[in-house]
Amino acid sequence: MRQKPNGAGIIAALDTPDPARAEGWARAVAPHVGLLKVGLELFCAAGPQVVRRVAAHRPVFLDLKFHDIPNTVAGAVRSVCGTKGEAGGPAMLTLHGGGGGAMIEAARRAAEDSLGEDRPALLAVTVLTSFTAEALAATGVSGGPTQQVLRLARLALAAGADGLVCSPQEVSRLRDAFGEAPLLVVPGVRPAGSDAGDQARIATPEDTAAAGADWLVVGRPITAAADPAAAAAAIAASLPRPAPLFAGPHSHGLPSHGLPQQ
Ligand SMILES: O=C(O)c1cc(=O)[nH]c(=O)n1[C@@H]1O[C@H](COP(=O)(O)O)[C@@H](O)[C@H]1O
Repeated sequence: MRQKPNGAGIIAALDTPDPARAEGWARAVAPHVGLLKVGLELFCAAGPQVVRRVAAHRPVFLDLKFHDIPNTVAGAVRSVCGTKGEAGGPAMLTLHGGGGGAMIEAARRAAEDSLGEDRPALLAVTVLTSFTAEALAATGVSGGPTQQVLRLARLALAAGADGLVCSPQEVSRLRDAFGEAPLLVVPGVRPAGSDAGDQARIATPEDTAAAGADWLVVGRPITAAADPAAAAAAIAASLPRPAPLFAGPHSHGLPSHGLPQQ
């Protein structure tokens, strides 16, 4: 059991094109989760101002999975950091590890130049949780998801990423290889008996937390429930040691970016 000493917390993924619906979910689940995730569906429909609306309830994980040439990604990171001016910018954002070391280094420099210690944490997405070994091999990557996750993790952390997005099935291997410091943010979480949907590499909240995840990203098991607040509360209650929800600086040895403290 690799459970983090201060526990694991939940990030609720607000996947809807409707900002009013997203805000309703945000208000309902805020007492039970550490962060709220704004992803491509909500951001593309509602624009950057939705980040501020959601951040009124909990710090935001902005998941746009940047993957482009270093100059373009650096510009996108500067644009995201610009939205933080009046408070309410994201606490964490995602880049694709497959974008390579130069892209991640450029993103890190852009974030530091824009906001210094108040920059968001940068998370490198490794192998998407929807990938099976066969689907990954079809893209030309042999050796299976775990090997590719470890390879991208090494590259991303060396280039300045603060953490990784991986599936529950790689968490303990990443902890063995890289220790306690990298922030591990983990989607593909499914309470026992719930529908996997398009997720391939999954585990229960209990097992994901016990493996050493910092944050469990949970979307449909909360948002498709008849009572999203009750669903979020039940998942939080199932964790071996829930993280405190206090939103404070300097967690995980990272700069002061408003991450809820673990
Ligand atoms: O970066 C992510 O958050 C992410 C990476 C990944 O590999 N898999 C993955 O599912 N996600 C996100 O995590 C959320 C999972 O949602 P559910 O499958 O509904 O719980 C979605 O918003 C995805 O965009």
